[in-house]
Amino acid sequence: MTLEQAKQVAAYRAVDEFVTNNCIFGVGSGSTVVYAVQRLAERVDVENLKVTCVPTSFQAKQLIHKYNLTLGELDTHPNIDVTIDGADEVDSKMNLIKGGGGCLLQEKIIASCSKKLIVIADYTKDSVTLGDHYKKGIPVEVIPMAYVPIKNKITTLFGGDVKLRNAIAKAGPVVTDNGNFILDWLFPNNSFDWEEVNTIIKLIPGVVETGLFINMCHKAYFGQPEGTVSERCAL
Ligand SMILES: O=C(CO)[C@H](O)[C@H](O)COP(=O)(O)O
Repeated sequence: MTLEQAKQVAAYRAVDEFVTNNCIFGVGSGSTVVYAVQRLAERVDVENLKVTCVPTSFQAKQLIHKYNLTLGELDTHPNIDVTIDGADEVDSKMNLIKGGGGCLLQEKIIASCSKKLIVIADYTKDSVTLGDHYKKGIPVEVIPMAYVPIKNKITTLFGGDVKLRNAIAKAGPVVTDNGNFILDWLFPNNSFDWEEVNTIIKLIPGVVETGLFINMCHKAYFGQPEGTVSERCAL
């Protein structure tokens, strides 16, 4: 089974277990979420479900349009029943690193408005401690004019290295859906209290959001190499 198939089985399982008729559904971002939207579209079609989809990014909005799903927004649907989203890493306490795809701000806003945040991922995202597998660091979305002082403050406070994320098909930095930059903090060890770290980084002026999702995730599904799906629930 390929990694893509592992993502798909996790996504299908989550959509089958959590999407119900008349629900308000938060659509996450990334490559695994594509499978969740495909499954949702199948179910809407076959079961004639009524589901309103609130996107977490421009990518998610495009997926909603592509599959002819009903688009909602926080102005009209501020209370979301369930959001299904990917993650870059999930630890044993259900702390998440998100933002590998640069959509962490809207993802966290939508998750904070959701009764349940469900994560879908392949087996490589399943870790005991953050940083065990994901080596690209913790994304931090920042106001562009402040990226250098924020970079310096994070390394002074916690050590490690901070890199401005560069775009691939464009010269210069990644610019988020919100017009901001992304810093990736390569933390020096994995013995941090992540809740405390999240609070301290968020208080630096110019920081918009971090990719640390603490006490937000209700359940995670991991597609396994042999085609099964393992689950982890929040305590
Ligand atoms: O947080 C995210 C984007 O900001 C994604 O959910 C995360 O990067 C996982 O992506 P993928 O499903 O492609 O592995």
